[in-house]
Amino acid sequence: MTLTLSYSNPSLKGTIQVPGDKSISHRAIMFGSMAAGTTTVEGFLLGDDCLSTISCFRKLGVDIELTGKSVTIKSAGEESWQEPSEVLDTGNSGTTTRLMLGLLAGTSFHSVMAGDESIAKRPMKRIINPLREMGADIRGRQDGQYTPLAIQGTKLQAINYTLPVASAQVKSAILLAALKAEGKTVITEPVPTRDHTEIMLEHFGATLTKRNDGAIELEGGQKLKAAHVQVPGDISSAAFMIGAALITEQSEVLLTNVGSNPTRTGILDVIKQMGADVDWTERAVEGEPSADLTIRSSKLKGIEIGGELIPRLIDEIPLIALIATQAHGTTIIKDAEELRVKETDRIAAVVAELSKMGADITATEDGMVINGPTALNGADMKTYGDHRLGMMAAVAALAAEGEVHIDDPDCIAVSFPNFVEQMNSLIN
Ligand SMILES: O=C(O)C1=C[C@@H](OP(=O)(O)O)[C@@H](O)[C@H](O)C1
Ligand SMILES: C=C(OP(=O)(O)O)C(=O)O
Repeated sequence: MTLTLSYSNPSLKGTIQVPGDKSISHRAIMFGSMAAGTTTVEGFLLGDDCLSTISCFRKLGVDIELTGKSVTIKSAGEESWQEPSEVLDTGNSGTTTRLMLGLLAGTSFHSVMAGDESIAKRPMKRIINPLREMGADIRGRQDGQYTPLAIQGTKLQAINYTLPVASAQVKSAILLAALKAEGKTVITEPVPTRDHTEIMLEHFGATLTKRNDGAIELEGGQKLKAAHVQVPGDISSAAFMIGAALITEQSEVLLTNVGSNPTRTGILDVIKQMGADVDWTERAVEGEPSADLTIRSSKLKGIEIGGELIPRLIDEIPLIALIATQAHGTTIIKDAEELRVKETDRIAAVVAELSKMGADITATEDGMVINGPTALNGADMKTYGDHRLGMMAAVAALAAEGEVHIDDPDCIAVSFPNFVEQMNSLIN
């Protein structure tokens, strides 16, 4: 069903608690399923991707109860997982598919994983290559590049591995496999990526070492202990509210309890550099840090974004491209070729869709170049089934003259159920 949005000089005011962090919510289910005992999770993201993770672990026989945003996971430990009689359906979720490969590779049973059309196009060799080096037996189309994937669990050995791409999903899959492998695994990243897996490993009682050269060492054979996980709001979801406040007139929005792990806060560095009016107050919490953020309408300027910053804001680039259309000067986004293998080719899709609205935006091999400010007009926007494209189009509608039609708004529920309702609730 198409969603039509049309606004006339909207102004956003109020307070929002954005939904729980997607990366941390996935990991809480995985770790709680691995650990013996009862794990409790608060602030869980009820997005479609995280619900896919729950459904996969239920098929492995784990007892998972969901009450509102609270989850209780009762597990007798990984050894109690059962061979699933059905295909494990990972839906639209790259994180579920890739991290579960690391977990399933070291079991004693056979399993099959498959997701939706988008997952079927996303590269899996980056995970399967290191897992095969550890001894994993995984088959799939094109030698394991694409789902469906069949995994025959087996004993694994530790590896010493340098990641060819900056990817927290690859790092995490290896770390999860390494927990069960024989020996000490050493992982080196080309550029630091989100470290939620490392934080949660320690939270569930495992020991790992971060060496001075940045490499991570993990000794195999460690058992996890059940724990309580408090999930902060997702900064990747908050980004769309941040963008909405920035590009509208006379707006002031308070976003409470937003995850502020420094491996994820690249969006804040970017908007500050663009000239955004933003206040940030850290809250005292254990485990993953969080903060309250006040964001006001701002006159923005174009900047250059690349290098080590990219993994710290990779999922925020569609939104950054949109705000750059309203900034004075040129914004250059580079070193972001990973965008081509997300839920859709996010370089091609962002450029095609914002161009329809009148933006001055050009694709490059590894990013895009945007000249601003440009007036945006209404248009028929395609999401390509990609939640971040859907939210980008909805925020763009705030700045557009005329009606914006979004072809598949339901995909937004992958990471931010009720996003449009929440955004509209801020409009006076
Ligand atoms: O580990 C994670 O939870 C994620 C890592 C990132 O992917 P890559 O590891 O492919 O960069 C990110 O884009 C994705 O939304 C979530
Ligand atoms: C890329 C994303 O997620 P995943 O890789 O888990 O599908 C995303 O949420 O933008």
